Amino acid sequence: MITVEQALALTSNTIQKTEVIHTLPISKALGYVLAKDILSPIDMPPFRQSAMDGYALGSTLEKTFTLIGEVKAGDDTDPELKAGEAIRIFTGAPVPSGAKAVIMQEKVEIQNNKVLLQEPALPDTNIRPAGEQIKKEETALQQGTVITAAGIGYLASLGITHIDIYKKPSIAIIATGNELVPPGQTLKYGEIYESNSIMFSAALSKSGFTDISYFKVEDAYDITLSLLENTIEHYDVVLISGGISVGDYDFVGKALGALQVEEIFYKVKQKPGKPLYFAKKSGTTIFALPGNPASSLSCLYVYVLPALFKISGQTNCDLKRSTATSKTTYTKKGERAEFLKALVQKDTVTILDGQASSMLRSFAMANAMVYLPEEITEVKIGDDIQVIHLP
Ligand SMILES: Nc1nc2c(c(=O)[nH]1)N[C@H]1C(S)=C(S)[C@@H](COP(=O)(O)OP(=O)(O)OC[C@H]3O[C@@H](n4cnc5c(N)ncnc54)[C@H](O)[C@@H]3O)O[C@H]1N2
Ligand code: MOO
Repeated sequence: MITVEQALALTSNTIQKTEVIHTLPISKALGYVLAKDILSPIDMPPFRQSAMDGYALGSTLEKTFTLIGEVKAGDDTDPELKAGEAIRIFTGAPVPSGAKAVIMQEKVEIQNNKVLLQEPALPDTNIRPAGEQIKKEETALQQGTVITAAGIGYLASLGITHIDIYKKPSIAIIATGNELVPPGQTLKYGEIYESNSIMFSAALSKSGFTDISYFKVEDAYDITLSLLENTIEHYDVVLISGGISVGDYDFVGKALGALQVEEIFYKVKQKPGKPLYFAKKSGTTIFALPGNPASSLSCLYVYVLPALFKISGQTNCDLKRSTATSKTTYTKKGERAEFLKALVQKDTVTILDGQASSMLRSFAMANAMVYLPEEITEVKIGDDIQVIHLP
């Protein structure tokens, strides 16, 4: 069995970013990764711009100026302004070419037609030079940048409407198990509600992956085989929940073997999520996640999400990790590394009760997972421990 660190390294080394590039309107580009550098088509600001409501001054030596006119935002005039003259101006308005400074209106007194300063203005005060933020043809954003709300606003401010981004993967989620019925139906003896696929979907869509198709398969070899063959052919990523352990009705591993996928690893020395399986076939990435709900979700966060980020062109793919001081004690029962459902508050962390891999109750209250490597067997109150923040 390999360690968590080996499994993470194997995942990261195996996964390549997609080569498929799409052009999207910026309004649809949130969370995508830029596939090419973007050059600014304009100077920004495009003209000398006033940063304040006040007065543009024709010179900076005097304290008294004669008011000769007005320029407001959007005006396309460039009135002549001589030494000793001032023009009323507003934030965002083009500063007349002859202006040497803009003085805030709070700093002047107006008497009749005169603008009176307490002291002379410093040159260039409150004038944003053309191209101060970025000049035409300079790199506005680099390939590899994740598009944020600010990024969209910035691109719009440069007049850019469409960008080239890396395609996000299409994902097939397959829930396996005879016992699974959709929530809303009445349970018969032996049945449980199918909860992994809706949970995967929520976790994936929160991180921006929404091209998802859902499949449900009974514990039967032939239909598992044909569904896997079909989804591996048609999707970039196949996520299978359950059926990957060693029971007589766990057919996922056998079917994947028959399909001659390239197995990268099976079984990780971790709790929960020991029977995690990772493989590739042609361009498709395959994860078989242990069916126990908390095992599944833990593996989804730790292995699948970073893999999806990498496929989508991101370079910083890891979930945020930090150290926090434990408010609780915990004793490991076995030797595996553990991922524990936890609540981080400021720089402290509480390990929650109910860590069994069959339980989601603690996960539903968690905002983080504590990571205890193999060598840490016990946590005491006040210990600094590693936490992985849930996205
Ligand atoms: N003899 C051994 N038995 C087991 C081992 C082992 O090493 N030797 N490992 C255990 C561990 S650890 C895990 S984790 C599970 C993983 O088993 P599978 O991946 O084959 O998952 P299933 O058996 O199909 O399901 C496990 C459990 O989870 C429930 N489940 C499954 N799918 C869903 C779903 N979509 N929604 C809600 N709940 C689901 C299922 O009913 C089972 O209770 O194997 C152990 N056994
Ligand atoms: O390793 Mo399993 O995921 O604990 O229940």
